[in-house]
Amino acid sequence: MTTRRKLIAGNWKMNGLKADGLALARGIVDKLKTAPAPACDLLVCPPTSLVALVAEAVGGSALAVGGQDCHAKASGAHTGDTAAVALADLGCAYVIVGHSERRTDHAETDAVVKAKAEAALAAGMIAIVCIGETLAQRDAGQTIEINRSQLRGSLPEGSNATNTVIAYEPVWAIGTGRVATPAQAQEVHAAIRAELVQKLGADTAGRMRILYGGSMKPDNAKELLALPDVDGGLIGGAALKVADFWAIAESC
Ligand SMILES: O=C[C@H](O)COP(=O)(O)O
Repeated sequence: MTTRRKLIAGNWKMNGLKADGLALARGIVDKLKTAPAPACDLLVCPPTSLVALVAEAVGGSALAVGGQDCHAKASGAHTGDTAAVALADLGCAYVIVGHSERRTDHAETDAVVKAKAEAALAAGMIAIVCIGETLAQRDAGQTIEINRSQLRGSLPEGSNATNTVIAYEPVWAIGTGRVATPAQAQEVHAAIRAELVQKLGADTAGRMRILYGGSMKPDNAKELLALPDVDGGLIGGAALKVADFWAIAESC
């Protein structure tokens, strides 16, 4: 029997101004105060511009805050970047690293993602390490090998079930409305867990959370979250509406 507590994480991406971020954060906190608690951990990852504001708004509640990226170095001449320790200082408990949009837009390699994840761990945060295949790779029959290889290359040294979460996000499902079928999701999640067994041992692998991301919505969340190796969701579009985010959390 699994002891993994599910995590529902909202990735707001580059969306929202102060009023939007506050309304969203306060809306979720209000739900936590007034509705039965969902059977999962809850996290929101606002854009860096809103992290301080949102962290203050959720303070003292069960809603955790995370960053969407961090630099691998703790400080220095890196204009425009954000140190992991600075996110932690603002109240972040998590940081996403290696999202496919970062891998594509900023040419982030597995080695870069690994270094960022290590910076997150050094700052005392939980790293959410993202991996996932493109449609071309899936069509070429490379799905499992691509995910194994990204995982091997991106997993931080010192990784354990407490400080690391894996997010499987098939690139073709992100923001497209085309969600992985339960069979597709379970196949890859099981392969990821098998790779974690090789790398970290069965006990750690059995306790490490593996999230699914890619067009998870209230109407498909229950089926995906019921899969044996799916331990939560990394939600994009649906995390921008309190009702949708909450409905997904209630599906746990
Ligand atoms: O980080 C979140 C994922 O990229 C999923 O985004 P989406 O739910 O809009 O498809």
